[in-house]
Amino acid sequence: METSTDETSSADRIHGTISLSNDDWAALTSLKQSRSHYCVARASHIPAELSVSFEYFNQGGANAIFKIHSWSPSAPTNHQYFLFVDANIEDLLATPVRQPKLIDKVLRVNRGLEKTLRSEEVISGFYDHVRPLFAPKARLTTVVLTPRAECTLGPVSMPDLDWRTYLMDHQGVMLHPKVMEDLRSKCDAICREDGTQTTKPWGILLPDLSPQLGSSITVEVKPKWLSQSPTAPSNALRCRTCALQVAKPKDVTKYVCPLKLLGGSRDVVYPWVSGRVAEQLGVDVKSIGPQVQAQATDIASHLAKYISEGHGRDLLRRLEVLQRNLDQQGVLYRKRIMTTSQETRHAFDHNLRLAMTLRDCSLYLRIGYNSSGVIPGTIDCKLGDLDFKSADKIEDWAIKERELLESGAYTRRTNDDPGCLITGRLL
Ligand SMILES: O=P(O)(O)O[C@@H]1[C@@H](OP(=O)(O)O)[C@H](OP(=O)(O)O)[C@H](O)[C@H](OP(=O)(O)O)[C@H]1OP(=O)(O)O
Ligand SMILES: Nc1ncnc2c1ncn2[C@@H]1O[C@H](COP(=O)(O)OP(=O)(O)OP(=O)(O)O)[C@@H](O)[C@H]1O
Repeated sequence: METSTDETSSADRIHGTISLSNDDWAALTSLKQSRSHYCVARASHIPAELSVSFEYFNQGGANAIFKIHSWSPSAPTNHQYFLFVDANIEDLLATPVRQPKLIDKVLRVNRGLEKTLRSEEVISGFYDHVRPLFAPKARLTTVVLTPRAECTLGPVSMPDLDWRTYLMDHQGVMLHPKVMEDLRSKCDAICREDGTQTTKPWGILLPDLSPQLGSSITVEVKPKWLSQSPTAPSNALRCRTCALQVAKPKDVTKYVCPLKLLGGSRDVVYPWVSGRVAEQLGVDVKSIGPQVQAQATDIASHLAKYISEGHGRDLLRRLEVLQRNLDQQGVLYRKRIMTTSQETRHAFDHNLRLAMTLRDCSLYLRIGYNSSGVIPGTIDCKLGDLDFKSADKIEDWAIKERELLESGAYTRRTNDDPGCLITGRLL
């Protein structure tokens, strides 16, 4: 096949490849990876079967998510179609990506808000700093206190287990202005560019863990703080996440204490999981017929088992060990290490940012079902939203921890207790 893309082409055409301009190649090298994807508008002479369209799916505080659909002859004629190109930077070869490789992925695009990371920063942070933590025998350089309360660096080795397959692969994709125009027209939350941008925008292709109506559901778990804050008072009635929930309650009906998720038995985890399953099935479990009721119970019970006894538990435990080792003193200790070596100060900040990243990620659990209940062996489990936190947030974290301590959020009794595992043990 011989093709070229609108507005990106130079005169040269190579058999089976797409010709990109020198500008495009220069921009594609900015990701510092040997291969990247480029998404462009489909030129009329490119076979329609290679093209895809986007559908808005969801958004968070920083990003918007789009589903990718394959070309269909029956789609409305006003549908905009796009082409993904696989750009091999070393050989300067660009080839169209076939649809099947795309339709099980979502496109995540930064909304362009202040203090949030661009997609290319998320990708490099993920591959350079976050993913290596999940490799077998990963070695951390942690900040530890000597018996004389001095700070020093000490190595910690993780167990010989490889958890990298449980992380979402992050495939960088450079987005042509026409693609951005299409995405913005589908999601107002993406900011308009102010014309000062000198770089091309990037997005990230991630595995699509969204549920399929009638055949699978997806439960999202935010692990948050899986062990107590190092600066929590010794008489704390609750964990760091529950303390914040007392201070600033969010989504009371959906809240669960992270320590319960980590260490709770299937019965402890079940009520929370069951609530999420009912939400997903779009039913009030009490008012539905026995068949759907049995289906919902079966799904919730499988997921609760996976979280409390299966790989879900092991993955949460790995996260807990990482969070605890990467942040042994707590953010408030930072002002006390100002006189230590630059290496120690750097390690302290770097590890704290990693610990906070691992506290704010999301575990996606998707499970397949049919009319008889769960289809065995169909749980997909992936950790996502592993965006390496910026150093700009360190001061905010210190302010938050001080507020929790000063407001008594860890220690005061309240009628709106979020159900912390620690409170339960103390009663
Ligand atoms: O402060 P927290 O623990 O409430 O966590 C924030 C999250 O709140 P939630 O998980 O809903 O409680 C918050 O999530 P939402 O936007 O509320 O969904 C963000 O993830 C925020 O991180 P960032 O500012 O986007 O880097 C998170 O801020 P960081 O503390 O991780 O910087
Ligand atoms: N790979 C995925 N598969 C399925 N759904 C996804 C995927 N990534 C994101 N989503 C959905 O989109 C929502 C928002 O995505 P995401 O958490 O990446 O946004 P964010 O802006 O980083 O969120 P935050 O507010 O935590 O910063 C998620 O809660 C989830 O429902």
